[in-house]
Amino acid sequence: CYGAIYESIADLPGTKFDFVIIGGTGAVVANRLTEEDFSVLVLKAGPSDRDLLWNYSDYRATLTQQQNYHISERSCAWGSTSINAVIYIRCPPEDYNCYVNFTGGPGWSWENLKTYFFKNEKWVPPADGHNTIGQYDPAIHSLDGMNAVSLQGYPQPTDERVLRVTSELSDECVNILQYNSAPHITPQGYMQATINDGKRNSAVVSYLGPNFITRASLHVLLGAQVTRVIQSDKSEPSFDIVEFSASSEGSTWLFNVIATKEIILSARAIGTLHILLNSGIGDAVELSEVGVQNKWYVNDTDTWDDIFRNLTHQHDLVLQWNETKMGPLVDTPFSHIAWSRLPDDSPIVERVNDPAAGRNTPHLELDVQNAWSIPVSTIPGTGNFMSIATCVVSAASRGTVKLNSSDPLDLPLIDPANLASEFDVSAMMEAVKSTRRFLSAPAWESYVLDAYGGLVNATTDEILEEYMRENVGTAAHPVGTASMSPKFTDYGVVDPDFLVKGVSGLHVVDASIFLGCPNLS
Ligand SMILES: Cc1cc2nc3c(=O)[nH]c(=O)nc-3n(C[C@H](O)[C@H](O)[C@H](O)COP(=O)(O)OP(=O)(O)OC[C@H]3O[C@@H](n4cnc5c(N)ncnc54)[C@H](O)[C@@H]3O)c2cc1C
Repeated sequence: CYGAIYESIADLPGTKFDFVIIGGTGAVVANRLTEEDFSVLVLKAGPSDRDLLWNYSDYRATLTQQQNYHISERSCAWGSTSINAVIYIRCPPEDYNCYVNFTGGPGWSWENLKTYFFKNEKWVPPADGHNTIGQYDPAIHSLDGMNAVSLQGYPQPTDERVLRVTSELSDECVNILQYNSAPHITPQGYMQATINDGKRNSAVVSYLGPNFITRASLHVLLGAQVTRVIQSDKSEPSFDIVEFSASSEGSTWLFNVIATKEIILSARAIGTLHILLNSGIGDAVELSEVGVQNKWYVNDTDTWDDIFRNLTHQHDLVLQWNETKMGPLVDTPFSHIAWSRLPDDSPIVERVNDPAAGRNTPHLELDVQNAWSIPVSTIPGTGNFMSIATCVVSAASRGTVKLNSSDPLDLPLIDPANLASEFDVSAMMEAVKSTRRFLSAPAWESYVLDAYGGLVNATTDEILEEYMRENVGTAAHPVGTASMSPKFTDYGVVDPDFLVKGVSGLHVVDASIFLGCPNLS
């Protein structure tokens, strides 16, 4: 019995709740509040995630307008833990410590947050039960939190080669056990993922699981897309009504519910800002990680490409997964992850402000996949591939999110401003070059064949930049649209305790609140 999850507005047991939470990842807060017996309604735009491999019908804001910067207009997915690649990464301590220094909120320090990492995390064995000694450090993980974290449950043929590179190119690659510990620089290790027993552990699955959803005070309405928050008394800056659209009797209608204590926004960097703007609150910038998927042909048929191409094979694997929770679908094709920084003496670091929070915070991330890249773009009809996603994780470019029209159901206009800054261009160039050095190690001899597409001809910096602009994407991690700032200041959107400034009754608890350090403007 999954208790109070409603698919129809008609089943909702009333219109007044102590707290109304907007967005599925507010599940964490919903769980904690109903421990205290407050009544809580979670409005979730998508359907239930339970027992799904990928919840692709979860709400996605897909309208992306990339202005200037010589990058063509394209669209992409922007959320959520129900559709993401389940990779589990803590930020480097310097990022959190920067939040303390900037906002004056002591709760954000790495030392303080460690308690919450442990409270959140429940380390579980991988799906195939293989021996994980030497693949992670148990001392920095917790066994009794809420959200499952695990290692790969279906090893990839590239694993052994990736590890060999760490000894063959020891100056460039270090294999460390303490991936997800502090500090956080130049480590590389086995991918850790939010997977339990071969299944995705989204925030909803962990925090609104069968043990919690039966709480009498907890209610979840699926298919409810929030449009605005409203003041019942226009003379007070206090928000207490949530307007949302939902289907009833074959048509879509707007409905209202009332939060007698608080409204909590958890609709992510795009959704949260969209709702705030539709409600007449603020304007803000967005900052985002930026990525390029680089692909190579490989001399091996044991890659995921056939899974992507062959529907019959896909069907068989889904059957295997449904029946046994084993096989390749217990994982994504990502196997290893690595971080690095541009050298201190690189011309760009000397010329511009370093956008990273400190010298132990990476600029670059490399993700190894035994396949054509995911999220899957159109895969060629033949060939087997290995991909390395190169990401600038300390991006200097700042984009925008704006209302497209006065219709709150219209998707917003998003301009991620990928590669708009000189720093991001140099950093991405270094990232792509580092993949070439990585693949020049003897471990890849006779395995990696040619590069795919424009990467083959990118022999000069000029052509490489063209290739990057043709292939760059957002890497799907937008943050900072409702960023934190110190209490009692007139800039920023929320204070370090998540309260929206200048109004009452409204908190934001999602990735919107993060900020770029040390470029804090
Ligand atoms: C394809 C992809 C792969 C990714 N891979 C990874 C990864 O491997 N590891 C990682 O750490 N991160 C990954 N990310 C990023 C990660 O998923 C996000 O950073 C994270 O989910 C943000 O959390 P959040 O709480 O801000 O919002 P979300 O997790 O996006 O939750 C927001 C919720 O609000 C709902 N919502 C939005 N608008 C409305 C509305 N108007 N009304 C009602 N509900 C609404 C959404 O349906 C969603 O349930 C990936 C993202 C994508 C798109």
